[in-house]
Amino acid sequence: MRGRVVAAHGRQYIVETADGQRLPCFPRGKKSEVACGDDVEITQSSPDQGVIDAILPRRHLLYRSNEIRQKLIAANVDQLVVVVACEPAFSDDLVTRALIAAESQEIEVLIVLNKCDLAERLPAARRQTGVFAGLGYRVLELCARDHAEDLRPQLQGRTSVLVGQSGMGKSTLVNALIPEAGAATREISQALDSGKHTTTHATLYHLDADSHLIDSPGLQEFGLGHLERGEIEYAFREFRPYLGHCRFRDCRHDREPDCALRPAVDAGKIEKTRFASYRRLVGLGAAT
Ligand SMILES: Nc1nc2c(ncn2[C@@H]2O[C@H](COP(=O)(O)OP(=O)(O)OP(=O)(O)O)[C@@H](O)[C@H]2O)c(=O)[nH]1
Ligand SMILES: [Zn+2]
Repeated sequence: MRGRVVAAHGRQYIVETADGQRLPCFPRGKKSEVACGDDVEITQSSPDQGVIDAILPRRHLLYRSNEIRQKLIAANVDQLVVVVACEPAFSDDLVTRALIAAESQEIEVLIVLNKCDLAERLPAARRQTGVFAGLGYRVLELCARDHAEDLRPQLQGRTSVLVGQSGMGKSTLVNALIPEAGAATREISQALDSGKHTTTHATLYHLDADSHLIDSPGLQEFGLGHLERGEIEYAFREFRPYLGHCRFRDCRHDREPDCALRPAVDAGKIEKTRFASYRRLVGLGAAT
């Protein structure tokens, strides 16, 4: 039987089959590499349990990693929606990391600036999102509390994954767009027998027949240990015109002579905050 993973919680999954039936499933074997959004082949082992035999080929896989392990965020997504807000302050570095992960998988990006009703906080937040808008990323300003619907057209016809630091208003958005989300989450918690009501699992919701939204757990870190330096460089889209023009082919853009990138940073063509993120990601210290 084939199905799609609509909830992932540790090594437990809920698989939805073509007829809409939902079945708690475990992966075969010890190492679980299944992600929310995966299309899978399953065998029903009992009336209320199944086994995931295989993962069907993925279009995209969004993941993060630290030194120790990888965390799959979602599979088969077309779009990453990064939720930030006017308050509390958000981390540019975390946004950049999410964008790098998306770029490396050629997943489209939408940045949502939430809580735009907080007028006095808006200019500062806009300065932050302006850097990303200047790089060509789409930025949608909204107020999730009163106008969450503004996001819906952007989700049409795609599978999107929603990420954001805690407190940015991700739950407010999801609950407004999918009124049954709360009930669905409780049902999933029960089915997975996790007992407690946590947001640690990723959940896929259907907006309509071909629009889906994956809500993933809050992000406090976004490690990119799985990417090579070359991939990271390339994922900084504003670096691309300069890559390949340094004197040394393996230039790290640190203090090498005749680096093509450093002058662009000094001339303000590359934002200092972005270059600082690059340095952190590739393990160089603070810029000198
Ligand atoms: N002023 C204002 N507050 C909002 C808006 N959207 C959400 N909030 C508030 O921001 C706070 C955080 O919202 P949540 O939706 O719980 O945030 P979250 O990103 O899901 O946070 P976690 O549950 O910690 O992951 C709540 O107090 C919301 O009421 C908005 O558009 N404007
Ligand atoms: Zn260089």
